[in-house]
Amino acid sequence: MLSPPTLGKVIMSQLQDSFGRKFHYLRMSVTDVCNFKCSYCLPDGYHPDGKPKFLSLNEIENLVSAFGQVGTQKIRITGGEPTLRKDFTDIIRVVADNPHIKNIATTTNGYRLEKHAQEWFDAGLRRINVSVDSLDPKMFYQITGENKFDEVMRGIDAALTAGFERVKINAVLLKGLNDKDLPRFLHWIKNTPIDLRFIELMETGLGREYFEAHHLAGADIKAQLLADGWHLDTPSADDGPAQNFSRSDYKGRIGLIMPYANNFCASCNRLRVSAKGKLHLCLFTESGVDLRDLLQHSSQQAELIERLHGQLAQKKETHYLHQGITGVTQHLASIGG
Ligand SMILES: Nc1nc2c(ncn2[C@@H]2O[C@H](COP(=O)(O)OP(=O)(O)OP(=O)(O)O)[C@@H](O)[C@H]2O)c(=O)[nH]1
Ligand SMILES: C[S@@+](CC[C@H](N)C(=O)[O-])C[C@H]1O[C@@H](n2cnc3c(N)ncnc32)[C@H](O)[C@@H]1O
Ligand code: SF4
Ligand code: SF4
Repeated sequence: MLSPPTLGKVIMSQLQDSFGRKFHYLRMSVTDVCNFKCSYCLPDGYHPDGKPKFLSLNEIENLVSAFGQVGTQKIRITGGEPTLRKDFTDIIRVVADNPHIKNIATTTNGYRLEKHAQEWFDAGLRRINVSVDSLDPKMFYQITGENKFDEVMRGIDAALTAGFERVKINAVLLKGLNDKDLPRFLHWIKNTPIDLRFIELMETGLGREYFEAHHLAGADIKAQLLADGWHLDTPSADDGPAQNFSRSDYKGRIGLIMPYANNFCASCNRLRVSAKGKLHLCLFTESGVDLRDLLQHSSQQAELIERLHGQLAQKKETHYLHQGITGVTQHLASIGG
Protein backbone atom coordinates (compact mmCIF):
# COMPACT_ATOMS: atom_id res chain seq x y z
CA MET A 1 0.00 0.00 0.00
CA LEU A 2 1.28 3.48 -0.84
CA SER A 3 1.96 5.69 2.16
CA PRO A 4 0.76 9.31 1.99
CA PRO A 5 3.29 11.80 0.57
CA THR A 6 5.20 13.58 3.29
CA LEU A 7 6.52 17.12 3.48
CA GLY A 8 9.28 17.14 6.03
CA LYS A 9 7.86 15.28 8.99
CA VAL A 10 4.34 16.49 8.34
CA ILE A 11 1.92 13.93 6.96
CA MET A 12 -0.16 15.49 4.20
CA SER A 13 -3.27 13.63 5.24
CA GLN A 14 -6.90 14.62 5.47
CA LEU A 15 -7.77 16.90 8.41
CA GLN A 16 -9.68 14.77 10.88
CA ASP A 17 -10.62 15.12 14.55
CA SER A 18 -10.51 12.59 17.35
CA PHE A 19 -14.21 11.73 16.80
CA GLY A 20 -13.53 10.56 13.25
CA ARG A 21 -15.06 13.61 11.58
CA LYS A 22 -13.31 14.71 8.39
CA PHE A 23 -13.06 18.37 7.38
CA HIS A 24 -13.32 19.02 3.66
CA TYR A 25 -14.92 22.43 4.05
CA LEU A 26 -13.42 25.77 5.09
CA ARG A 27 -15.47 28.87 5.83
CA MET A 28 -13.04 31.69 5.22
CA SER A 29 -14.00 35.13 6.45
CA VAL A 30 -12.39 38.01 4.58
CA THR A 31 -13.77 41.01 6.46
CA ASP A 32 -15.69 41.89 9.62
CA VAL A 33 -17.16 44.98 7.97
CA CYS A 34 -20.85 45.04 7.09
CA ASN A 35 -23.20 47.65 5.68
CA PHE A 36 -26.38 46.05 7.13
CA LYS A 37 -27.67 46.16 10.70
CA CYS A 38 -29.44 42.84 11.11
CA SER A 39 -31.13 42.88 14.49
CA TYR A 40 -29.81 39.40 15.42
CA CYS A 41 -26.25 40.13 14.29
CA LEU A 42 -25.10 43.78 14.23
CA PRO A 43 -28.09 45.76 15.53
CA ASP A 44 -25.99 48.92 15.88
CA GLY A 45 -24.08 48.38 12.65
CA TYR A 46 -20.39 47.63 12.29
CA HIS A 47 -17.99 49.54 14.52
CA PRO A 48 -14.30 49.00 13.83
CA ASP A 49 -12.12 47.94 16.70
CA GLY A 50 -9.03 50.09 16.12
CA LYS A 51 -7.68 49.79 12.58
CA PRO A 52 -8.38 46.19 11.63
CA LYS A 53 -6.10 44.61 9.03
CA PHE A 54 -7.87 41.79 7.30
CA LEU A 55 -6.14 38.94 5.45
CA SER A 56 -4.32 40.11 2.30
CA LEU A 57 -4.53 38.30 -1.03
CA ASN A 58 -1.10 36.80 -0.40
CA GLU A 59 -2.14 35.53 3.05
CA ILE A 60 -5.36 34.13 1.56
CA GLU A 61 -3.40 32.32 -1.14
CA ASN A 62 -1.12 30.70 1.44
CA LEU A 63 -4.09 29.76 3.62
CA VAL A 64 -5.99 28.16 0.74
CA SER A 65 -2.88 26.34 -0.41
CA ALA A 66 -2.31 24.75 3.01
CA PHE A 67 -5.95 23.75 3.49
CA GLY A 68 -6.03 22.36 -0.06
CA GLN A 69 -3.12 20.06 0.76
CA VAL A 70 -4.92 18.54 3.74
CA GLY A 71 -8.18 17.68 2.04
CA THR A 72 -10.19 20.90 1.77
CA GLN A 73 -12.34 20.77 -1.35
CA LYS A 74 -14.90 23.45 -0.59
CA ILE A 75 -14.35 27.04 0.47
CA ARG A 76 -17.08 29.46 1.40
CA ILE A 77 -16.01 33.11 1.38
CA THR A 78 -17.88 34.92 4.11
CA GLY A 79 -17.74 37.90 6.47
CA GLY A 80 -19.09 40.51 7.66
CA GLU A 81 -20.17 41.30 4.16
CA PRO A 82 -17.47 39.69 1.98
CA THR A 83 -18.47 41.53 -1.18
CA LEU A 84 -17.51 44.85 0.41
CA ARG A 85 -13.86 43.91 -0.18
CA LYS A 86 -12.64 45.86 -3.20
CA ASP A 87 -10.57 42.83 -4.22
CA PHE A 88 -13.46 40.36 -3.79
CA THR A 89 -13.22 39.18 -7.42
CA ASP A 90 -9.45 38.66 -7.00
CA ILE A 91 -10.12 36.60 -3.87
CA ILE A 92 -12.46 34.37 -5.90
CA ARG A 93 -9.73 33.96 -8.54
CA VAL A 94 -7.10 33.02 -5.96
CA VAL A 95 -9.38 30.30 -4.57
CA ALA A 96 -10.42 29.14 -8.06
CA ASP A 97 -6.77 28.83 -9.12
CA ASN A 98 -6.10 26.23 -6.43
CA PRO A 99 -6.48 22.79 -8.05
CA HIS A 100 -7.72 21.12 -4.82
CA ILE A 101 -10.73 23.39 -4.39
CA LYS A 102 -13.62 21.96 -6.36
CA ASN A 103 -16.36 24.08 -4.94
CA ILE A 104 -16.28 27.84 -4.33
CA ALA A 105 -19.17 29.50 -2.56
CA THR A 106 -19.98 32.75 -0.85
CA THR A 107 -22.60 33.98 1.61
CA THR A 108 -23.76 37.55 1.05
CA ASN A 109 -26.48 39.99 1.98
CA GLY A 110 -26.96 40.39 -1.79
CA TYR A 111 -26.40 44.09 -1.86
CA ARG A 112 -23.80 44.03 -4.70
CA LEU A 113 -25.15 40.97 -6.46
CA GLU A 114 -27.18 42.59 -9.21
CA LYS A 115 -24.15 44.41 -10.59
CA HIS A 116 -21.52 41.73 -10.06
CA ALA A 117 -23.14 38.27 -10.29
CA GLN A 118 -21.78 37.59 -13.77
CA GLU A 119 -18.29 38.93 -12.96
CA TRP A 120 -18.03 36.68 -9.89
CA PHE A 121 -19.31 33.68 -11.82
CA ASP A 122 -16.75 34.30 -14.55
CA ALA A 123 -14.00 34.49 -11.89
CA GLY A 124 -14.94 30.97 -10.70
CA LEU A 125 -17.61 31.37 -8.01
CA ARG A 126 -20.17 28.56 -8.38
CA ARG A 127 -22.50 28.68 -5.38
CA ILE A 128 -24.05 31.64 -3.70
CA ASN A 129 -26.11 31.98 -0.52
CA VAL A 130 -28.08 35.18 -0.12
CA SER A 131 -29.60 36.20 3.20
CA VAL A 132 -33.24 37.21 2.81
CA ASP A 133 -35.00 37.17 6.15
CA SER A 134 -38.38 38.21 4.85
CA LEU A 135 -40.25 38.45 1.55
CA ASP A 136 -42.21 41.39 2.92
CA PRO A 137 -40.14 44.52 2.10
CA LYS A 138 -41.26 46.27 5.30
CA MET A 139 -40.30 43.32 7.48
CA PHE A 140 -37.03 42.98 5.53
CA TYR A 141 -36.27 46.58 6.45
CA GLN A 142 -37.25 46.06 10.07
CA ILE A 143 -34.95 43.05 10.42
CA THR A 144 -31.94 44.24 8.40
CA GLY A 145 -32.11 47.99 9.00
CA GLU A 146 -31.76 48.50 5.23
CA ASN A 147 -34.43 49.33 2.70
CA LYS A 148 -32.84 47.17 0.00
CA PHE A 149 -35.34 44.36 -0.56
CA ASP A 150 -35.91 45.08 -4.26
CA GLU A 151 -32.19 45.40 -4.97
CA VAL A 152 -31.47 42.09 -3.28
CA MET A 153 -34.27 40.30 -5.16
CA ARG A 154 -32.95 41.67 -8.47
CA GLY A 155 -29.52 40.36 -7.41
CA ILE A 156 -30.98 36.86 -6.92
CA ASP A 157 -32.47 36.99 -10.43
CA ALA A 158 -29.06 38.04 -11.76
CA ALA A 159 -27.44 35.06 -9.99
CA LEU A 160 -30.01 32.65 -11.47
CA THR A 161 -29.33 34.11 -14.93
CA ALA A 162 -25.53 33.99 -14.53
CA GLY A 163 -25.73 30.20 -14.21
CA PHE A 164 -24.67 29.54 -10.60
CA GLU A 165 -24.82 25.82 -9.73
CA ARG A 166 -26.74 26.57 -6.58
CA VAL A 167 -28.51 29.67 -5.32
CA LYS A 168 -29.49 29.36 -1.69
CA ILE A 169 -31.54 31.74 0.39
CA ASN A 170 -30.87 32.00 4.13
CA ALA A 171 -33.53 33.19 6.52
CA VAL A 172 -33.06 33.28 10.27
CA LEU A 173 -36.29 32.18 11.95
CA LEU A 174 -37.47 34.98 14.22
CA LYS A 175 -40.50 34.74 16.48
CA GLY A 176 -42.68 37.85 16.28
CA LEU A 177 -40.87 39.06 13.13
CA ASN A 178 -40.77 36.76 10.09
CA ASP A 179 -42.65 33.80 11.56
CA LYS A 180 -45.70 34.49 9.37
CA ASP A 181 -43.62 34.35 6.16
CA LEU A 182 -43.52 30.58 5.56
CA PRO A 183 -46.43 30.53 3.05
CA ARG A 184 -44.80 33.32 1.00
CA PHE A 185 -41.47 31.51 0.97
CA LEU A 186 -43.17 28.26 -0.11
CA HIS A 187 -45.05 30.05 -2.87
CA TRP A 188 -41.76 31.48 -4.13
CA ILE A 189 -39.94 28.15 -4.43
CA LYS A 190 -42.85 26.33 -6.08
CA ASN A 191 -41.57 27.32 -9.51
CA THR A 192 -38.12 28.76 -8.73
CA PRO A 193 -35.14 26.38 -8.40
CA ILE A 194 -33.64 27.77 -5.24
CA ASP A 195 -32.70 26.15 -1.94
CA LEU A 196 -34.29 27.86 1.00
CA ARG A 197 -32.44 27.54 4.26
CA PHE A 198 -34.09 28.33 7.55
CA ILE A 199 -31.61 28.92 10.34
CA GLU A 200 -32.57 28.66 13.96
CA LEU A 201 -31.51 31.78 15.83
CA MET A 202 -28.33 31.13 17.81
CA GLU A 203 -27.52 32.91 21.01
CA THR A 204 -24.50 35.19 20.71
CA GLY A 205 -22.95 37.92 22.80
CA LEU A 206 -26.12 39.94 22.07
CA GLY A 207 -27.49 38.17 25.07
CA ARG A 208 -30.37 36.14 26.43
CA GLU A 209 -33.03 38.77 26.13
CA TYR A 210 -33.02 39.00 22.33
CA PHE A 211 -32.67 35.23 22.08
CA GLU A 212 -35.59 34.50 24.36
CA ALA A 213 -37.81 37.06 22.65
CA HIS A 214 -37.19 35.74 19.12
CA HIS A 215 -35.97 32.15 19.19
CA LEU A 216 -38.22 29.83 17.21
CA ALA A 217 -37.58 26.08 17.21
CA GLY A 218 -36.69 24.65 13.80
CA ALA A 219 -38.37 21.41 14.96
CA ASP A 220 -41.78 23.12 14.69
CA ILE A 221 -41.08 24.04 11.05
CA LYS A 222 -39.88 20.50 10.42
CA ALA A 223 -43.11 19.04 11.82
CA GLN A 224 -45.15 21.43 9.66
CA LEU A 225 -43.21 20.52 6.50
CA LEU A 226 -43.56 16.77 7.11
CA ALA A 227 -47.31 17.21 7.71
CA ASP A 228 -47.54 19.14 4.42
CA GLY A 229 -46.02 16.35 2.31
CA TRP A 230 -42.35 17.36 2.32
CA HIS A 231 -39.82 14.50 2.57
CA LEU A 232 -36.56 14.44 4.45
CA ASP A 233 -33.81 13.83 1.86
CA THR A 234 -31.08 11.27 2.40
CA PRO A 235 -28.05 13.33 3.45
CA SER A 236 -25.41 13.79 0.76
CA ALA A 237 -21.71 13.94 1.57
CA ASP A 238 -21.41 17.75 1.63
CA ASP A 239 -24.69 18.57 3.45
CA GLY A 240 -23.00 19.01 6.81
CA PRO A 241 -25.34 19.56 9.73
CA ALA A 242 -28.34 20.81 7.69
CA GLN A 243 -31.46 18.65 7.15
CA ASN A 244 -32.95 18.99 3.66
CA PHE A 245 -36.53 18.48 2.51
CA SER A 246 -38.10 18.24 -0.94
CA ARG A 247 -41.48 17.74 -2.60
CA SER A 248 -41.90 16.55 -6.18
CA ASP A 249 -44.25 19.39 -7.13
CA TYR A 250 -41.80 22.07 -5.96
CA LYS A 251 -38.73 23.20 -7.92
CA GLY A 252 -36.98 24.50 -4.80
CA ARG A 253 -35.84 22.62 -1.68
CA ILE A 254 -35.87 23.53 1.99
CA GLY A 255 -33.03 23.07 4.45
CA LEU A 256 -33.12 23.48 8.21
CA ILE A 257 -30.18 24.35 10.43
CA MET A 258 -31.15 23.39 13.96
CA PRO A 259 -28.09 23.81 16.15
CA TYR A 260 -30.05 23.02 19.32
CA ALA A 261 -31.23 19.64 17.98
CA ASN A 262 -29.73 16.38 19.29
CA ASN A 263 -26.72 15.18 17.35
CA PHE A 264 -26.51 18.38 15.26
CA CYS A 265 -22.72 18.37 15.53
CA ALA A 266 -22.24 14.68 14.64
CA SER A 267 -21.97 15.60 10.96
CA CYS A 268 -19.82 18.70 11.47
CA ASN A 269 -17.60 18.93 8.39
CA ARG A 270 -16.39 22.54 8.53
CA LEU A 271 -13.64 24.69 9.97
CA ARG A 272 -13.46 28.45 10.10
CA VAL A 273 -10.78 31.06 9.69
CA SER A 274 -11.59 34.61 10.74
CA ALA A 275 -10.78 37.69 8.68
CA LYS A 276 -7.79 38.29 10.97
CA GLY A 277 -6.43 34.82 10.36
CA LYS A 278 -7.58 32.90 13.43
CA LEU A 279 -8.60 29.27 13.16
CA HIS A 280 -11.89 28.51 14.93
CA LEU A 281 -12.54 24.83 15.46
CA CYS A 282 -16.21 25.55 16.13
CA LEU A 283 -18.50 28.51 15.52
CA PHE A 284 -18.70 28.79 19.29
CA THR A 285 -15.15 28.11 20.50
CA GLU A 286 -13.78 30.08 23.41
CA SER A 287 -10.86 31.38 21.38
CA GLY A 288 -9.34 31.25 17.93
CA VAL A 289 -5.81 30.08 17.20
CA ASP A 290 -3.62 32.52 15.33
CA LEU A 291 -2.39 31.29 11.94
CA ARG A 292 -1.25 34.62 10.60
CA ASP A 293 2.41 34.30 11.54
CA LEU A 294 2.50 31.27 9.22
CA LEU A 295 0.64 32.87 6.32
CA GLN A 296 3.40 35.22 5.29
CA HIS A 297 5.38 33.03 2.92
CA SER A 298 4.82 29.86 0.94
CA SER A 299 7.92 28.36 2.58
CA GLN A 300 5.91 28.16 5.85
CA GLN A 301 3.35 25.65 4.52
CA ALA A 302 4.71 22.59 6.32
CA GLU A 303 4.68 24.38 9.67
CA LEU A 304 1.19 25.71 9.02
CA ILE A 305 -0.13 22.26 8.18
CA GLU A 306 1.46 20.84 11.29
CA ARG A 307 -0.32 23.48 13.36
CA LEU A 308 -3.64 22.62 11.70
CA HIS A 309 -3.27 18.92 12.50
CA GLY A 310 -2.26 19.72 16.07
CA GLN A 311 -5.32 21.91 16.58
CA LEU A 312 -7.74 19.42 15.04
CA ALA A 313 -6.85 16.92 17.74
CA GLN A 314 -8.36 19.39 20.21
CA LYS A 315 -11.72 19.91 18.50
CA LYS A 316 -14.61 19.25 20.89
CA GLU A 317 -17.49 16.93 20.07
CA THR A 318 -20.14 19.66 20.13
CA HIS A 319 -20.97 23.24 21.07
CA TYR A 320 -22.13 24.21 24.57
CA LEU A 321 -24.98 26.48 23.50
CA HIS A 322 -27.46 24.58 25.63
CA GLN A 323 -25.61 25.83 28.68
CA GLY A 324 -25.69 29.36 27.23
CA ILE A 325 -21.94 29.23 26.49
CA THR A 326 -21.49 31.24 23.27
CA GLY A 327 -17.69 31.37 23.29
CA VAL A 328 -15.91 34.37 21.83
CA THR A 329 -18.69 34.93 19.35
CA GLN A 330 -19.97 38.38 20.16
CA HIS A 331 -21.83 38.27 16.85
CA LEU A 332 -21.53 35.94 13.86
CA ALA A 333 -20.24 38.75 11.61
CA SER A 334 -16.93 38.46 13.45
CA ILE A 335 -16.38 34.89 12.34
CA GLY A 336 -18.53 34.54 9.22
CA GLY A 337 -21.41 32.47 10.61
N1 LIG B 1 -23.99 26.13 14.71
C1 LIG B 1 -23.69 26.06 13.42
N2 LIG B 1 -24.31 26.87 12.56
C2 LIG B 1 -23.98 26.78 11.28
C3 LIG B 1 -23.04 25.85 10.80
N3 LIG B 1 -22.94 26.00 9.47
C4 LIG B 1 -23.78 26.98 9.12
N4 LIG B 1 -24.42 27.45 10.22
C5 LIG B 1 -25.37 28.55 10.28
O1 LIG B 1 -26.00 28.68 9.04
C6 LIG B 1 -25.69 29.96 8.52
C7 LIG B 1 -25.75 29.93 7.04
O2 LIG B 1 -24.67 29.30 6.54
P1 LIG B 1 -24.18 29.59 5.08
O3 LIG B 1 -23.05 30.54 5.09
O4 LIG B 1 -25.29 29.99 4.21
O5 LIG B 1 -23.67 28.20 4.67
P2 LIG B 1 -24.37 26.82 4.87
O6 LIG B 1 -25.83 26.94 5.04
O7 LIG B 1 -23.60 26.11 5.90
O8 LIG B 1 -24.19 26.29 3.45
P3 LIG B 1 -23.48 25.04 2.92
O9 LIG B 1 -22.09 25.46 2.68
O10 LIG B 1 -24.20 24.80 1.64
O11 LIG B 1 -23.61 23.92 3.91
C8 LIG B 1 -24.35 30.27 9.14
O12 LIG B 1 -24.01 31.57 9.07
C9 LIG B 1 -24.61 29.82 10.54
O13 LIG B 1 -25.45 30.76 11.15
C10 LIG B 1 -22.41 25.03 11.74
O14 LIG B 1 -21.55 24.22 11.45
N5 LIG B 1 -22.76 25.18 13.05
C1 LIG C 1 -22.74 36.41 9.53
S1 LIG C 1 -23.51 36.45 7.95
C2 LIG C 1 -22.15 36.80 6.87
C3 LIG C 1 -22.49 36.86 5.41
C4 LIG C 1 -23.41 37.97 4.93
N1 LIG C 1 -23.19 39.20 5.54
C5 LIG C 1 -24.85 37.53 5.07
O1 LIG C 1 -25.57 38.07 5.90
O2 LIG C 1 -25.24 36.64 4.34
C6 LIG C 1 -23.79 34.71 7.57
C7 LIG C 1 -25.11 34.15 8.02
O3 LIG C 1 -25.16 34.16 9.43
C8 LIG C 1 -26.50 34.26 9.82
N2 LIG C 1 -26.56 34.71 11.21
C9 LIG C 1 -26.01 35.83 11.74
N3 LIG C 1 -26.26 35.90 13.08
C10 LIG C 1 -26.98 34.79 13.38
C11 LIG C 1 -27.53 34.29 14.60
N4 LIG C 1 -27.37 34.91 15.77
N5 LIG C 1 -28.20 33.11 14.56
C12 LIG C 1 -28.33 32.45 13.37
N6 LIG C 1 -27.83 32.87 12.21
C13 LIG C 1 -27.17 34.03 12.19
C14 LIG C 1 -27.04 35.28 8.84
O4 LIG C 1 -28.41 35.24 8.68
C15 LIG C 1 -26.34 34.91 7.55
O5 LIG C 1 -27.15 34.08 6.76
S1 SF4 D 1 -26.09 38.85 9.04
FE1 SF4 D 1 -24.67 39.44 7.42
S2 SF4 D 1 -25.69 41.22 6.53
FE2 SF4 D 1 -26.63 40.96 8.49
S3 SF4 D 1 -25.45 42.27 9.88
FE3 SF4 D 1 -24.58 40.19 10.00
S4 SF4 D 1 -22.90 40.21 8.58
FE4 SF4 D 1 -24.22 41.95 8.06
S1 SF4 E 1 -21.75 24.12 16.42
FE1 SF4 E 1 -19.52 23.75 16.19
S2 SF4 E 1 -19.23 21.53 16.32
FE2 SF4 E 1 -21.42 21.92 16.00
S3 SF4 E 1 -21.71 21.75 13.78
FE3 SF4 E 1 -21.35 23.93 14.22
S4 SF4 E 1 -19.15 24.23 14.04
FE4 SF4 E 1 -19.50 22.02 14.14
